[in-house]
Amino acid sequence: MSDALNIAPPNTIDDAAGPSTAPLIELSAVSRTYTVRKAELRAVDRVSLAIKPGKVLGVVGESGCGKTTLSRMMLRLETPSSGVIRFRGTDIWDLKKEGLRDFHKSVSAVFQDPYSSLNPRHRVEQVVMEPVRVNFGRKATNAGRIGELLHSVGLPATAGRMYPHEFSGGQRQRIAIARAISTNPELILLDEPVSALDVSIRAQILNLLKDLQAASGAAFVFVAHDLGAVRYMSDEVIVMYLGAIVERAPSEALYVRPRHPYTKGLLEASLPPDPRSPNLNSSIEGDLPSPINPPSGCRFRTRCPLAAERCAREEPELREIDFDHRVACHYAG
Ligand SMILES: Nc1ncnc2c1ncn2[C@@H]1O[C@H](COP(=O)(O)OP(=O)(O)OP(=O)(O)O)[C@@H](O)[C@H]1O
Repeated sequence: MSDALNIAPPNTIDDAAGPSTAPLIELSAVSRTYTVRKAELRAVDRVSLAIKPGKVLGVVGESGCGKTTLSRMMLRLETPSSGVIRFRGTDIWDLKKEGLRDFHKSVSAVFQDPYSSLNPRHRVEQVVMEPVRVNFGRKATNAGRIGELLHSVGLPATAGRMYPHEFSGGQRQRIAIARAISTNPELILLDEPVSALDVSIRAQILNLLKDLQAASGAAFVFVAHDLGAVRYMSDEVIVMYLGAIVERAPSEALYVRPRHPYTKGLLEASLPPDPRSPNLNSSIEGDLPSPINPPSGCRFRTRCPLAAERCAREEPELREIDFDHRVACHYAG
């Protein structure tokens, strides 16, 4: 059972952690649609979740299931088509001036590709200090702080005078992480932070992230294809399929006893753990349906071994099947 990360739907009774710990970020029925060739594509579909301070939420699912759109909305880079995202209780789209500045220094991100996410014309010291400069002004960017940040991600102080292209992929991701922690954020969104890296250095970066998370007490949203990495990092995990959460549970419960047929398929496909073959599809029949024209009823039914007539008619709700363990399937369990 997770003791403090509560991703119960909003307006429900709090979990065993008690009501004292308010969520840091809370999403209530958040959707995002795009218009593609005059058709509506629902990239994220009525997602509700809440993350408490200091907790790590893992997000898994096949390519195209809405993970990136979800994290971009939490970063305020993308507007929800409907639903509300609250950060410390305030709708992030109601934030103005001071509140917005506070949001930008409290929420940061690390993206997949450290090659394109770092400005090649800036020295590393400018790159890592950019959020500090933007939020606190140039005077706050002192050499001591730069050295401290570089040290905390395992880079020498001399790295500050160099340019991003002078570093390997793993080192560049360390630079991106230093930038992400530079304002001491309370929430860091990590979107596939190790998938572009050589397998040999992924573990080092994961260990670094784990240590930084424990030391800083920041909450993380950890988005990844790699189920092993998500298990290692997360307190709680959500599994997404065609834009919606189909299962969410404390990490151990999800991995030891997955309940949704899709989660089971993902886990089977990832065993034995082999980071060189992260193809999540192999044990799940068929292709991902188009999000423009998703199946009626249960969105997973066209690929599901348990599918029955009811599944085409009725959309399963995300219901609690074990304590803190929710699944959107008529027949799970
Ligand atoms: N700006 C956009 N315009 C149109 N469709 C979009 C846009 N952004 C995302 N989509 C679509 O929304 C769906 C969800 O995409 P998203 O990138 O969030 O998924 P993902 O799970 O992060 O995938 P990946 O693991 O490949 O990054 C996909 O079908 C994608 O094509």
